[in-house]
Amino acid sequence: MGHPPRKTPAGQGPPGRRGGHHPYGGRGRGPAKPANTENTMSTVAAPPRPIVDPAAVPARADVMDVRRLYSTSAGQEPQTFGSLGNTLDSTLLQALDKMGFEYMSPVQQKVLTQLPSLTSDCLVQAKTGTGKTAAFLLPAIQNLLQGNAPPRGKVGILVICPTRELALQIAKEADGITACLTRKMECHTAFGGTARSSNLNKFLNGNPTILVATPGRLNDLLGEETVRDKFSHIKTVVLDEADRMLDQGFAPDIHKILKRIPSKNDGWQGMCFSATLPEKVNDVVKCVLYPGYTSLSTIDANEAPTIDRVPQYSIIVPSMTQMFTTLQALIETEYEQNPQDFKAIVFGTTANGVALLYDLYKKSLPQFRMFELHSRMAQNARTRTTNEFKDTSSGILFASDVVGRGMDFPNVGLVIQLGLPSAAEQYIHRVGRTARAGKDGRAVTVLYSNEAFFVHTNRALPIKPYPTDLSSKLAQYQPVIDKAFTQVEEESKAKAYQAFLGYNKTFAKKLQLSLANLVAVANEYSRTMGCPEPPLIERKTIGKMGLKGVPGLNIGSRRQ
Ligand SMILES: Nc1ncnc2c1ncn2[C@@H]1O[C@H](COP(=O)(O)OP(=O)(O)OP(=O)(O)O)[C@@H](O)[C@H]1O
Repeated sequence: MGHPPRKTPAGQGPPGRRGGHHPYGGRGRGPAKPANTENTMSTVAAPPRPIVDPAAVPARADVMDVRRLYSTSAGQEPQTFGSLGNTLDSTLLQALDKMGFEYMSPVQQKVLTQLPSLTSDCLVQAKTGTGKTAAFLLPAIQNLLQGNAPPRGKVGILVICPTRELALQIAKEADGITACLTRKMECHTAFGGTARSSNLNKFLNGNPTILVATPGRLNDLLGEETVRDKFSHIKTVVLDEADRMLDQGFAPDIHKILKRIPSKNDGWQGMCFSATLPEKVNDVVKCVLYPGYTSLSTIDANEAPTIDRVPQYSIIVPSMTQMFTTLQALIETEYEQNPQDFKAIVFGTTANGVALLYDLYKKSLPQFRMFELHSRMAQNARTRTTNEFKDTSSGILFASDVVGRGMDFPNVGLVIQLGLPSAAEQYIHRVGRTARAGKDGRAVTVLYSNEAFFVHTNRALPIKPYPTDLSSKLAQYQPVIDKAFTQVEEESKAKAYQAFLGYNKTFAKKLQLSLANLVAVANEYSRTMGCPEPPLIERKTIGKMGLKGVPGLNIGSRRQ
């Protein structure tokens, strides 16, 4: 860690080549169409680039260096995008060069050189932060450029992903990749939390060729015939974070979406990408992939699914009363070890729990720039914070899983998880917010003793005990935490308490806690927050949580 400020990517890209005569200005076969300068998304600015021989430039920690993703000892050699002159349009190569993408990452190389054709159905697994976004965008866009473009205003590529933040990020990368086409290719987004009517109008009145959407809003918009009509010439459907898109939470929406767009028999390409593809995904991918689809993976069967360069540690806290002081001590310790450009993400288990952590630590760690990001925030605040944390060189983001998958915050050197990850996949994706695109990073998970089973039951994860003993520091931080809690609103504590109960109730069996003991632990948590008695919970909420009749709860209304 301790990266100096981001510098310009080193090296020169592939030699520029001339574009041709397809609708978007590349060299495909479609008829040329008038230039359209309208584009709803911002384009990625091209950084100034030094004219130097890339081979002469040693790998620097501050430069996105995907060459570090290759195991040269295993005979894997990085290739430049420039070597793909026969596969990718010159305008795409030009744009990649501007983006600072010189060498293909392993997953990009696999997809672009090993797929039977760029339009083949595929299931692709590669570690977090290794460039999967470009790996699915490039073949899909290239296909449109080589004579398969839909008519103007019709969607050719549909990317479905789990969160709004990720949708914006993917759209931005699509804009970067298409930036050098002589005729702009519009990329639109559709996600909840924004006004439906303006989203709909923008989509209907624009000429979207690419749409990046979250399932709920997309399904909602597809209820309109005029929207469905836009999909009549769909060429590619991508499920990013495919295992998440096909899990119980999202699958119903995905199935409805698939019923509302042209049938798979119409011949569109299906692409499923993720860093985690548990076995059970194979049963469900057939809704977007034909049998005989190509499976590609850059992860060896016996290899840990996380980035090798990330040392992973756990701290098991014997009592709930020590959780907050331990986190304080951990952040201070990590900062002392890597003070330069200290940029970290702390994941909590629930949105209200994360809000509490933010409220607390902004008081107890005033020396850091603090950020919060979770689903209880308004969409514009979420988007603003996402952009600010992408841009900042240092600071601490307290986050829930809205940014657990896919999000690319440059130069995060440390990921902390506080509390039980809901599954190994969730753990892996959160750890993947660090050490992206060849950078270094560290990951520490802080668990309460009943949560320690997570480490023992996930032996494939290389988690070791944290090397520094923090227990001697806790007494010193207790008064700091106690004082900070006096400045945190009671409502924030009450919401965090209720969320804690709700989340841990789901895992009560695994935690080996009876419901009475679960409430006792939650009450200990509330005492640690300085609550004189457990926060009130409404009777009907207790019923909904399945905690009716459990001793230790304080029943009543918090509303005055
Ligand atoms: N060939 C490349 N050269 C340089 N940088 C790259 C290259 N490909 C991708 N990147 C950069 O690497 C970072 C990670 O890429 P991306 O977000 O696509 O990873 P991912 O594999 O989709 O991660 P996750 O599994 O977390 O979704 C981004 O900042 C991206 O711009």
